Amino acid sequence: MPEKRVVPVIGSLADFESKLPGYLNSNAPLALLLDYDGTLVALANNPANTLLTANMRKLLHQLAGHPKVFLALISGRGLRDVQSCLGIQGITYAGNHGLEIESGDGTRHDYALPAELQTRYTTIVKELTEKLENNGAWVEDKKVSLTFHYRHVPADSAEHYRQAAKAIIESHGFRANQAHMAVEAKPPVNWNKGEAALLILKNQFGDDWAKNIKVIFAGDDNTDEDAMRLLQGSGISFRVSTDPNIQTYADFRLASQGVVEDLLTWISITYNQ
Ligand SMILES: O=P(O)(O)OC[C@H]1O[C@H](O[C@H]2O[C@H](CO)[C@@H](O)[C@H](O)[C@H]2O)[C@H](O)[C@@H](O)[C@@H]1O
Repeated sequence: MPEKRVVPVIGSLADFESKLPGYLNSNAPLALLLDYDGTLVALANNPANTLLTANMRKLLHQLAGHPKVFLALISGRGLRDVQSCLGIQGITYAGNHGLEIESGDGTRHDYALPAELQTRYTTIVKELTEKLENNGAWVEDKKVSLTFHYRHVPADSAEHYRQAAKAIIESHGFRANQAHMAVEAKPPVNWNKGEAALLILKNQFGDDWAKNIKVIFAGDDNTDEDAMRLLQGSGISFRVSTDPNIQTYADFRLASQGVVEDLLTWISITYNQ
């Protein structure tokens, strides 16, 4: 079983080639799997306010159109939400932590939640809304998973809201995942961003994908660790974090969200030379 540990940090464009010499070359197909919030965009005060910089947008469009690069976004947001945030056609998107996947040709894979879990989910939304949606806290209902946001409650109440939300979610048997100023409720099923990543790779490149392609994954959050864990040994993962002591399943830490732009630049330079 792989274990989380502190990993080497990458802080600049030059670091990629010096720490991963020869990992990428323009002949080998690349699957580039990316998280959205905190990875492609800096965290914002509200999910509606994230901003993809012009250069990031340009790089992503370039890479999405490259014949040797396969691009997929794997997000905790709802599928339609993350598709509209990025707005690139013809690539694969996974929303709700991989519970809903749509490939570039429109093929869908939806994890079928048993009716009983769907009922419990509805109860959690209702209870969180009635008891805790106040003082700036709010529930983002994504239909199969939710995010309880407490970023805007007074600082001295944040811990209370966090604990209370976690207790409600767990009392209904759902998983409460700590996110950035938020608690995410995920159904207790064996499906996550890691399983979604493996399915996407298998569908695109076949069972032997690990022998035939290079894989890069980048993410900044706890739910991204599921992909980092399952991709260990078959690809290279990057955990975005300013915390030098963070323990991760990734191969490298990216020193800040800004370094993701360097990652995409490194890939773009390699595949366009
Ligand atoms: O998997 P991701 O693409 O990283 O999505 C994770 C969650 O991101 C969003 O919430 C977070 O970002 C917001 C905008 O920056 C921020 O305001 C919030 O505090 C963060 O927790 C999104 O709203 C969630 O639904 C996603 O699960």
